[in-house]
Amino acid sequence: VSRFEGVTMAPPDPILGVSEAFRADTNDLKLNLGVGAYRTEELQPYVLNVVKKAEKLMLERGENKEYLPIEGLAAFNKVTAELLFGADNSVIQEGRVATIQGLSGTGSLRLAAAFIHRYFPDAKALISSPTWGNHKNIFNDARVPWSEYRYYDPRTVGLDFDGMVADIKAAPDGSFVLLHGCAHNPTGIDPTPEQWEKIADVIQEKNHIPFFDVAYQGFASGSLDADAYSVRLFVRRGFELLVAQSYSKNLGLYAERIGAINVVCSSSDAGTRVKSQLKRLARPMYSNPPVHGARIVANVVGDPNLFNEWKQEMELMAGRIKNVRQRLYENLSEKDKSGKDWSFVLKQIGMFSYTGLHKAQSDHMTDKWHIYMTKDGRISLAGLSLSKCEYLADAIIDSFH
Ligand SMILES: Cc1ncc(COP(=O)(O)O)c(CN[C@@](C)(CC(=O)O)C(=O)O)c1O
Repeated sequence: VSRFEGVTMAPPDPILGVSEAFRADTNDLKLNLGVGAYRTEELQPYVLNVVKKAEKLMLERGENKEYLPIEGLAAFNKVTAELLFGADNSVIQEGRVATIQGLSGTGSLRLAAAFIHRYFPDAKALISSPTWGNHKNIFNDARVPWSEYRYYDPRTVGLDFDGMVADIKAAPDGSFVLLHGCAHNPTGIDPTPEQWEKIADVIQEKNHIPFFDVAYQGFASGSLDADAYSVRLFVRRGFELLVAQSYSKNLGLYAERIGAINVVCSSSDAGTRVKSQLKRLARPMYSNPPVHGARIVANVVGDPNLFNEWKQEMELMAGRIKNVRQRLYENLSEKDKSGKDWSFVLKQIGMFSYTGLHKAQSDHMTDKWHIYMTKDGRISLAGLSLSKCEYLADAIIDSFH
């Protein structure tokens, strides 16, 4: 008898499964607003010019394919921490950051979760409600128990700040609070600077450990520094904390799987010990990370001209999404006679709009309009063109009837 007979079919992934369904659709009106992947106005994937230039340089240099160290490419680890904290930050100057190149944001989150499970076996993770769906999978598979803190308020289509603070306060001391550094996924709603201060207060009061997920630095507002505001605030306030990074969106390196986990420690000695234990966890997990994406990041950030061009391209991508938000808002406001307030489309930041549409409505959008989105009502504006906004607006309004 087959030994694998008992293996059941896994359900499709709530986000990546939408792309599978989209690919299977043959209708040429189809629109993929599921996975958060940037598309141009022509709805094509976008390889940044600086990436092409960096790869050309790398090819000419004829680099080898030797294993990287477990912790990854040293040049990448240096620039990724400097991008996040600012090169002049005291945590960098004092060598208090343990940085490990990870398999993009997901792999970095997973390595951190393994570290939490091993060194804080009684600690819980606190994740926002809603959050990026894969956060639950990562903590479940790393055997880190989690609970949710209130985040989205459907009544105001805004942040349930009081609920968030209350739930963080009610959690057991020393919990790991998972925070989206910028461009919250899926809601696109970020705390204000004043709210970040109060969130820091309650985390400090409870001896919680901040754990930032920074998957959109520079991509949300177009500014690397502005999008690092929350992380740098907590560092300035003296927290020890973790930060997972991803270059999937801001440098378009989705399939290169390049990111990092950074652990800010109270001393460089602690940082050295933390780094050694992260390496010990990484070795049996994937041994050492892929070199190509790390070299691209190191080359782009390491060359002043390429770095400046990258910043311009990020502003271009963020700007296109802002234009799409504006056009979609206008189309919805003009066409919808129900008096519904669509201003949340403009207020939300990043690549997503959390529309509040129910599962039945998103199913209708797919079945009748061939528009693919996640069942929680999230649409990726990065997959939308100006010319398709009217079509989407018609479909959204139609889904209410
Ligand atoms: C908040 C957040 N963290 C981490 C990641 C991980 O991305 P990476 O592993 O490629 O670095 C994503 C990507 N979320 C996407 C854009 C894609 C996905 O679901 O994997 C999304 O559609 O939500 C994310 O939105």
